[in-house]
Amino acid sequence: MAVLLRIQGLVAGYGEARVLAKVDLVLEQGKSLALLGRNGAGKTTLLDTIVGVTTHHAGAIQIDGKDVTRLRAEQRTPLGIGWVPQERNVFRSLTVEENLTATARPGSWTLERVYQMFPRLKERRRNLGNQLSGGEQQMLAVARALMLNPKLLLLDEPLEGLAPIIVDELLAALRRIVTDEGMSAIIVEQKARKVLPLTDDVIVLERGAVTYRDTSAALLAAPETLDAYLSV
Ligand SMILES: Nc1ncnc2c1ncn2[C@@H]1O[C@H](COP(=O)(O)OP(=O)(O)OP(=O)(O)O)[C@@H](O)[C@H]1O
Repeated sequence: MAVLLRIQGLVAGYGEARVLAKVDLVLEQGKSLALLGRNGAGKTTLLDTIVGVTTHHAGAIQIDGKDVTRLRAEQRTPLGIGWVPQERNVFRSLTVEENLTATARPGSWTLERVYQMFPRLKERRRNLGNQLSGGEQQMLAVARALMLNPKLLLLDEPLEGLAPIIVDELLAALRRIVTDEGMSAIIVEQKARKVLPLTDDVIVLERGAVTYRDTSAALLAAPETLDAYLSV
C-alpha cells in the first residue's frame, strides 16, 4: 500500500528546545494510528510538527511522496492535512454552517455528508460557535477538518473533557470515518482503551522518542504492557 506519511530522524521543538528526539514513523494510506504517551511526552509536538507550527531541527517529513519539511503550515494544509488541535479553534462568532464552509475545499466530504455524520450539527447549523457545548464544538472541529477533504486527519485529544455520552457519540463517528470511510488518521489520546479499538497501529512516545510500536490489537491484548507504558 502507498505510504502517505513518512517521518525520518525528526528532531523538532520550540525555539532552541528540542522535544522530539529522532522520531521515525510511516503511515500507509487508509491506515490509522493511535499516538499515546504520558503528559509531556511530546504527542502534541509531533502533531504540531507534521502541521508545521514548531521549530525544525533535523530530519524529514514527506506527505504523499512530497518533502514538506521546509514548507510553512499554510503551504502544507493544501497538500492534504486536516488538523483538529486540542483547543478546537472553532470560530465563535460564526454559525456552525459558516464554520464548516469558511475553509472548505472541494472533494467527497460535503456539507450534506458531514451533517449525516454529525446530525447534531445539522440541528444546530444556525447557532453561533460560542453557543455550542464542548462536545458540539469538538464535533464541529472534526467536521470542519473533514470539509478540507484532507488525505490525513490529525486529532489531538478529541475526547478530552467530554461527557461520557458525547465520548461514545464521537467515537462512533470517528470509527465510521477511519474504519468505514478509510480516512488516514493519527489520533492523540489519553484514553488509550477508547482509541485502540478504532485504530490499526499504535506508537508510544516517551520523552520525545518512540519507545513502543505495534498493532493496536496487540497492545489491547496486553493490558500489563499498556499499563507499564501509560500509568502515571
Ligand atoms: N509552546 C511551547 N514552548 C516550549 N515548550 C513547550 C511548548 N509546548 C510544549 N512544550 C514542552 O514540550 C514538551 C512536550 O509537550 P507536548 O505538549 O508535546 O506533550 P504531550 O505528550 O502532548 O502532553 P499532554 O498529554 O500533556 O498534552 C513538554 O516538556 C512541554 O513543556
